[in-house]
Amino acid sequence: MINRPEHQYLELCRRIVEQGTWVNNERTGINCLTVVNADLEYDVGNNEFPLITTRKSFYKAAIAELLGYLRGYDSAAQFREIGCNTWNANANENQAWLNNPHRKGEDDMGRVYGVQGRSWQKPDGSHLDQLQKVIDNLTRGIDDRGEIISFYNPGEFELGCLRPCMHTHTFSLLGDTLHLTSYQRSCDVPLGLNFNQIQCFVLLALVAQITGHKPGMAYHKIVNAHIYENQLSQMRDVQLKRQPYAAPKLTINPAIKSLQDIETWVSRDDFSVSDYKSHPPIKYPFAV
Ligand SMILES: Nc1nc(=O)c2c([nH]1)NC[C@@H]1CN(c3ccc(C(=O)N[C@@H](CCC(=O)O)C(=O)O)cc3)CN21
Ligand SMILES: O=c1ccn([C@H]2C[C@H](O)[C@@H](COP(=O)(O)O)O2)c(=O)[nH]1
Repeated sequence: MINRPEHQYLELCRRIVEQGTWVNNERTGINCLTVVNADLEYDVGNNEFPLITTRKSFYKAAIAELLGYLRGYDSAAQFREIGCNTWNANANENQAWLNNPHRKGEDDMGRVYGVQGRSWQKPDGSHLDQLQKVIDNLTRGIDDRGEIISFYNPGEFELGCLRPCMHTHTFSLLGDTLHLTSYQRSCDVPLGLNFNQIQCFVLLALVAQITGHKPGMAYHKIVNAHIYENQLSQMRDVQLKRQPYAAPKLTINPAIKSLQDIETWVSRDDFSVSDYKSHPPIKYPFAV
């Protein structure tokens, strides 16, 4: 059986291994094998869930991370509480952030992702909730051709521990079908992309569900896609040698009906995956 979404993932991995250019990365001090411009698409309407099977994916952590963004979290402790450990290192181990006078203490991430999405600061000091505006419009059947949530706020980069990687999500309503285009400036293909694919898919499925539309396609546009030098041999000699299994299916609790539900009671356990058969885990090094 063809596993379409994973095929795209493995093609990108192969493209980097075979055609990538070595680029020195100053922030992490680790060289990256790099390509630019990758377009992935996920058929959310047909529930073609892009979960990789060539290594075990910890997809619940990826979904929890998305929930944290939608709630506007700004602390690694909040992410940990909902079952996601991915922000511990960037909040507490990156020397540039530890030295930054804006860091408010242990676990603080600053004005990143969801903070911008839910509480973008306006010149008059008030705040704008980008997500609420998009949800309100889509619920009323309106697509004003600017249903955009952007986490990318260059004027506040120094107030956060990391610039957003998947930085902009644009929703498009065509008839009763909702589509999503997500833009990513920088992608750690072995580690981050496994999470980011799940997040694009779930974001569209969830927003379609709470705004009362059918989900359509999620288009995932990546600029800089890289494999860190210390990840390369595991990708090339282990993961790329494995044959994918059939794609699993995602089920979302149908009781989730509003943004308020997402903000208050929804957890990673409201998402379940059936028929997930995978190869064993691969522990890729993480560059802080
Ligand atoms: N270098 C780097 N790569 C990233 O992908 C990344 C960052 N930094 N910083 C911000 C977020 C954090 N993300 C992360 C962080 C850790 C994992 C990770 O360790 N994943 C493991 C185990 C996950 C688990 O056990 O929950 C994996 O095998 O996927 C994945 C994504 C994605 N982002
Ligand atoms: O959702 C995410 C968040 C981060 N990443 C990766 C991409 C890069 O490897 C690092 C961020 O480093 P920059 O120097 O800020 O580009 O994290 C990801 O793939 N997905």
